[in-house]
Amino acid sequence: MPKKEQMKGPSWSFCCCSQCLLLSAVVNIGKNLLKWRHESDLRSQEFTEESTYGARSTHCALASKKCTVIGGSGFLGQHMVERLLERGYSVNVFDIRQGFENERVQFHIGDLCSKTDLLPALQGVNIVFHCASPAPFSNNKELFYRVNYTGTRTVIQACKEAGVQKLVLTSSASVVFEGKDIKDGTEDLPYAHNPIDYYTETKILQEKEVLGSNDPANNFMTVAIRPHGIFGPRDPQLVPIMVETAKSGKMKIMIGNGKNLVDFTYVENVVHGHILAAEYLQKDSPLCGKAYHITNDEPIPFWTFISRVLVGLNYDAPKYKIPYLLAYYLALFVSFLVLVVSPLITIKPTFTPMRVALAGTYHYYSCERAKKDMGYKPVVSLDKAIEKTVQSYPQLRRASQ
Ligand SMILES: NC(=O)C1=CN([C@@H]2O[C@H](COP(=O)(O)OP(=O)(O)OC[C@H]3O[C@@H](n4cnc5c(N)ncnc54)[C@H](OP(=O)(O)O)[C@@H]3O)[C@@H](O)[C@H]2O)C=CC1
Ligand SMILES: CC(C)CCC[C@@H](C)[C@H]1CC[C@H]2C3=C(CC[C@]12C)[C@@]1(C)CCC(=O)C[C@@H]1CC3
Repeated sequence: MPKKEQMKGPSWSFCCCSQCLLLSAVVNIGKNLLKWRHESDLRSQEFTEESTYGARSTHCALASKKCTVIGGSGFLGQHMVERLLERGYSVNVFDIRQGFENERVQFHIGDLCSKTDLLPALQGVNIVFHCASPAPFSNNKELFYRVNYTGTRTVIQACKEAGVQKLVLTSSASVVFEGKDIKDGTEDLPYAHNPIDYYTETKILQEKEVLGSNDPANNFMTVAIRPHGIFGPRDPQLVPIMVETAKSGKMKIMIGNGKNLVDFTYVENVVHGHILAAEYLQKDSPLCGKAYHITNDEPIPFWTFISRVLVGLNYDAPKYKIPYLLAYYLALFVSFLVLVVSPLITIKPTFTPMRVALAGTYHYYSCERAKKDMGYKPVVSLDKAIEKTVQSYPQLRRASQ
C-alpha cells in the first residue's frame, strides 16, 4: 500500500480558476500515482534483489515470518536459526537442550515426544522446521524409534492442533541407500528395503509420516528435505571423526579404488534449501507432500574430499588402498567379534560395515527437482565450503612438526 504522505490530496497552485484547479488536480494525481508506482517498483525490486528465494516467496515473506526450529540447538539447527534471523523471521527454538545464547531467539526446552512440551513453542507460528534426531551413530534403537518415528507423529499432531500451516522435515538422502552404488539418484528411487542402519530405518518411517500428513485442503502442507553428508563450521561429527581417526593412525588406507563419487553438502546450502522449501510451499505448489534432495551439486570422490579436509588441517592424506569387498567383509567380521565379546567388554569399532559402505560406494543424488520446483542453486561452492570449514577448526589443526 502507498504510504500516507503519498496518498495525500493534490497540492493547489496559485491560479484559482476552475479549469486551472482541475488541470492542476489531475496533474498532481498523475504525479502521485507515478511516484507511488515507482516506489512500489523499487520496493519489490529491493525484495527480489535482497532475496535469493524467488518471486513466489513474496507472499509468505510478507504474510508470516514466525517459525519454530525443532532441533534448533543442533549443528544444522543453529545455522538455520542464524539465517532465518538474517532473513527477518522471528524464531523459536525447541530442543532438549539450549545450545547457544541469543536474545532474539525464544527457547523452549523439552522433548519432542511430548505434545505438552511442544505446544507452547508452536503458538502463533506459521512454519515449523523439524531437524531434531538422535545422533546417527548411536546404538540406541529404542531412542531412534521413539524420537524419529513416534516423536515425529507427535510433532505433526501438535502442529495441527496449534494451527501451524507448514512443516518442513529434515530427512536424509540415505533413505534410499542400501549400501550399493547410487549415481545421480532421483527422488523417485524407492525407499531402501534394507536400510544400512536403524537410524536410516527410522528416518524412512519419519519421512513417510510427514509426507503422508500433507493436507492442503485443511491448510496443512508438508515437505521433506533430503540432504547428504552435511559439513561446515561447528559440526561435531564429520570433521571431528575424520581428525580423530587420523590422530589414532587409522586413516592411512582408502577403501575401494578412490574413485567413488559422493555428495558432501555444505551446511549453508542445506539451510538455503530448507528456507526455499518453506517459502515455496503453498497450497497449489508442487512441493506439497514431496521429498527434495538438497546437495552441493558437485559430487566428489569420497577419498578426495577426506584428503582435502585432512591435508587442510595438516594431516596426511590416506595413501594405501584396500579392495572394497575385502574391507566390507573384514568390517562384518569385526562386528561379529564385537558382538561375541559384548557380554564381557563394550567396544565401539570405527571400522563398521555401514562406514565401509559409506566410504567405498558411489552415492550421489540429483537435485534437479529442487532446481525446477523451487529454483534451488547451491549458494556456496564445494571449494569455498571446504576452505571455510577447514578455517573454522583451528583447534583441530595438527601443529607442524
Ligand atoms: N549430519 C548429517 O550429515 C545429516 C543429517 N541429517 C539430518 O539433519 C538433522 C540435523 O542433524 P544435525 O544437525 O547433524 O544433528 P544434531 O544432533 O547436531 O542436532 C539435532 C538436535 O536435536 C536435539 N534432539 C534430539 N532428540 C531430541 C528430542 N527428543 N527432543 C528435542 N530435541 C532433540 C539434539 O539434542 P542432543 O544433541 O542433546 O541429542 C540436537 O540438539 C537430523 O534430522 C539428521 O537426521 C540428514 C542428512 C545428513
Ligand atoms: C572414518 C572414515 C573412514 C570416514 C569418516 C567420515 C564419516 C564420519 C562421514 C562420511 C560420510 C558421512 C555421512 C554421515 C555421517 C558422517 C559420515 C559417515 C551420515 C550417516 C549422517 C546422517 C545421515 O543422514 C546420512 C549421512 C551420510 C554420510
